[in-house]
Amino acid sequence: MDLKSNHTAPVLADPAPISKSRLVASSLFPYSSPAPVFSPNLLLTVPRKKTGILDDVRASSWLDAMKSSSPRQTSTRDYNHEIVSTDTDVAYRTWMVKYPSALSSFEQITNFAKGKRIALFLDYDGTLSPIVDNPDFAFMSIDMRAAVAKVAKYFPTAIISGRSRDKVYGFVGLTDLYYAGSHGMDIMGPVRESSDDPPNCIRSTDKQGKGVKLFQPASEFLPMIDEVFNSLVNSTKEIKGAKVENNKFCVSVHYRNVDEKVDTFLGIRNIYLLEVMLSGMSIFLAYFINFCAHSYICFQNWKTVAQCVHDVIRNYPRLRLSHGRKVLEVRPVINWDKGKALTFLLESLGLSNHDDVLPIYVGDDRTDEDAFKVLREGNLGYGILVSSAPKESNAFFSLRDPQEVMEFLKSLVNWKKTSVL
Ligand SMILES: O=P(O)(O)OC[C@H]1O[C@H](O[C@H]2O[C@H](CO)[C@@H](O)[C@H](O)[C@H]2O)[C@H](O)[C@@H](O)[C@@H]1O
Repeated sequence: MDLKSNHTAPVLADPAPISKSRLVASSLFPYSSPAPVFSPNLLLTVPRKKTGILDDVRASSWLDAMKSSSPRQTSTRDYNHEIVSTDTDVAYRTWMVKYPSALSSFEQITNFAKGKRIALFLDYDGTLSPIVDNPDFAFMSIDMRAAVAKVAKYFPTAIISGRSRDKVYGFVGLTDLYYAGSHGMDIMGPVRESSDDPPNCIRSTDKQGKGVKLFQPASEFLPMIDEVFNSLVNSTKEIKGAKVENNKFCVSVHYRNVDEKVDTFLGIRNIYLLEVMLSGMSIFLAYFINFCAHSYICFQNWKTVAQCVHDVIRNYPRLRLSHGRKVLEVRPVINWDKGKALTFLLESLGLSNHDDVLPIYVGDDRTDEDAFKVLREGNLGYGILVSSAPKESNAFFSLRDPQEVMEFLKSLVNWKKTSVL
């Protein structure tokens, strides 16, 4: 099959159209609307025209999106881990009126959860592990792993990550959980004999020999993703700090460690110029060397990263681009995201269409918004945004950082233990 062609291919359709009219804050209570039903028989075709790819890297929206893709710190911690108040803390507190802390609203959440079965969905990077410069070192703490293990004993729990499923499993390393990698395009979920399997779903066994369902709606894109990964590795190899990560059904191009832009006439190159001049070379030669250094370093910034990605994916109309935290994500254009993965997992767990189920999704990134939206618009459950900076979200509540996520998970366990007693 020619994966670069525009030929249409069957993929799963949107589980159910969601009525916008339900999007009112008061609809949170009570959760009376039925959950969207996942229908395995729905098929649609991949759009011929790609969406989401910016036509011109020079367009300011491209760089603006890159700049805004990682929240700035609103407060700093001193060496005693005390919060040092800043002006932006005021902005954060104002923002929290709209997105109250899930910790201070814990009683409200658990009051609503009484008599209901909670299902937990957790993002990985920035939610369970702190954001770090090197994506290969984004380990979760021992305490966090213990908290996740405990919470999974009391509530069905799934991790939904942009990483490949194997990689996120490698980080979390817990067996009692369900895992969805590649932004939900690679799901290993439980088997329910009573439900029909959608196309692209195969039955398999997990590492413990337990029967599982493997759902990979973008499986036909594997060769294309590998090809694009290799091209991106090649085209970005000269860019200092750029890193390309293969997440199986999508590719991440990281620019966290790339200079945003280079100040061309100040700083290190002028010192270099001075050294050259002092060493007795002609002024002409010194300027020439400075010009070369400047030209080279100038091409080592975010815009260059954007240009490389653009130049590669322009040849693949069936791929699109999305933005994460200092990362450009290249993914298939199929109608599938973390929100669809959440719906799929609820269905697989036998938890959709039940008034006594309360799904809670905790995540920090733009791709998590798809899941927040499913919960909010379907009037199904709570989205909790992890952010230390104010930003618009479809979540209902907020938590500042992974530390607070851990406190929230522990509180859920304590609440469950005491409510059982
Ligand atoms: O859905 P997630 O589990 O949140 O994964 C989203 C991306 O997370 C990772 O990148 C982010 O975290 C890195 C480690 O802290 C950080 O260096 C990077 O700047 C962040 O964007 C992961 O490496 C990506 O592949 C995921 O798509």
